[in-house]
Amino acid sequence: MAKAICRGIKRKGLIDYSQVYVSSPFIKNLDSWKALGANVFTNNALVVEQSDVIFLAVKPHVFCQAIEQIESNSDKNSTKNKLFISIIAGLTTNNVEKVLQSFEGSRIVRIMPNTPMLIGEGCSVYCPGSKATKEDLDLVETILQSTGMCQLLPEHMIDAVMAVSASGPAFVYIFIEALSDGGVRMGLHREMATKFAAQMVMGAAKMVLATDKHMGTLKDEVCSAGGATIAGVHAMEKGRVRGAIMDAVQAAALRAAELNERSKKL
Ligand SMILES: NC(=O)C1=CN([C@@H]2O[C@H](COP(=O)(O)OP(=O)(O)OC[C@H]3O[C@@H](n4cnc5c(N)ncnc54)[C@H](O)[C@@H]3O)[C@@H](O)[C@H]2O)C=CC1
Ligand SMILES: O=C(O)[C@@H]1CCC=N1
Repeated sequence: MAKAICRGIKRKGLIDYSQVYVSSPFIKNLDSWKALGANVFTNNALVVEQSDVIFLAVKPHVFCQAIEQIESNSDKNSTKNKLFISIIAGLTTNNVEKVLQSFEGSRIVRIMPNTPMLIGEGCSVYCPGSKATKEDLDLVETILQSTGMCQLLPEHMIDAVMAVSASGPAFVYIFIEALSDGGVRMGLHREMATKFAAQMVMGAAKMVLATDKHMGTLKDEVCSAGGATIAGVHAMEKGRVRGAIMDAVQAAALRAAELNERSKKL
């Protein structure tokens, strides 16, 4: 996800990779960053020392451990007055602030990005921590806008948005794969079936965004009386596809809240 954000920003020319500092204890994960021209380290403290804005882009269960490593490897002055942008699913700004309390003057902004940022088609939201300034929010908005659409939201909505826009790509890939499978089942070659399925999903999504029409109306416009599409819609409804998708969104959002609860106990 960190790379998708960075590449998205780079595409718009807001940064050069020489200004980017990345760390991971796993050297192999740094190879691709190095190839891009970023400065790479295995010690998180070195990145914090040399940066004004730090993206927290680790999995929720390693977050505390990563911060402890910074605390024990840096002096107080080098971690002062930094802006931390957390992309960690589930973790509230309050929880992140508690973990970062030894970093004097630190400000937090929580964002929820998604992987299509990589190609400039991102959909992200952000909310401020208790000490974030207007300048911090402006900076975050500039960064996120360079990678697609973005919106400031109250924090209590972030988990639900995450389930739709950040987990959502996985749900949609499954849908595209299933469409492609259906095409192959009916005799299309895989490559062609996938290309048509993906282009169609993009077009349908643009119709939803570009017209003021309700999805039900757009669907009705495709379904001829007694025709082919309504036969397919009937099969989908028998498969309880709507309920399954709603269940998926609910499960993802509830899991995010669970990750926050678990991180409090770490
Ligand atoms: N993948 C996605 O679509 C999205 C992910 N997120 C959030 O982004 C965060 C990262 O997820 P991904 O990028 O998918 O995972 P990832 O596994 O691709 O990246 C995590 C990175 O953390 C590094 N890492 C592991 N331990 C570390 C440590 N102690 N210190 C520094 N770096 C360490 C790993 O080398 C790896 O490169 C998660 O918190 C996730 O909730 C948020 C929105 C969307
Ligand atoms: O699966 C996850 O936990 C992260 C959050 C949203 C997308 N990936």
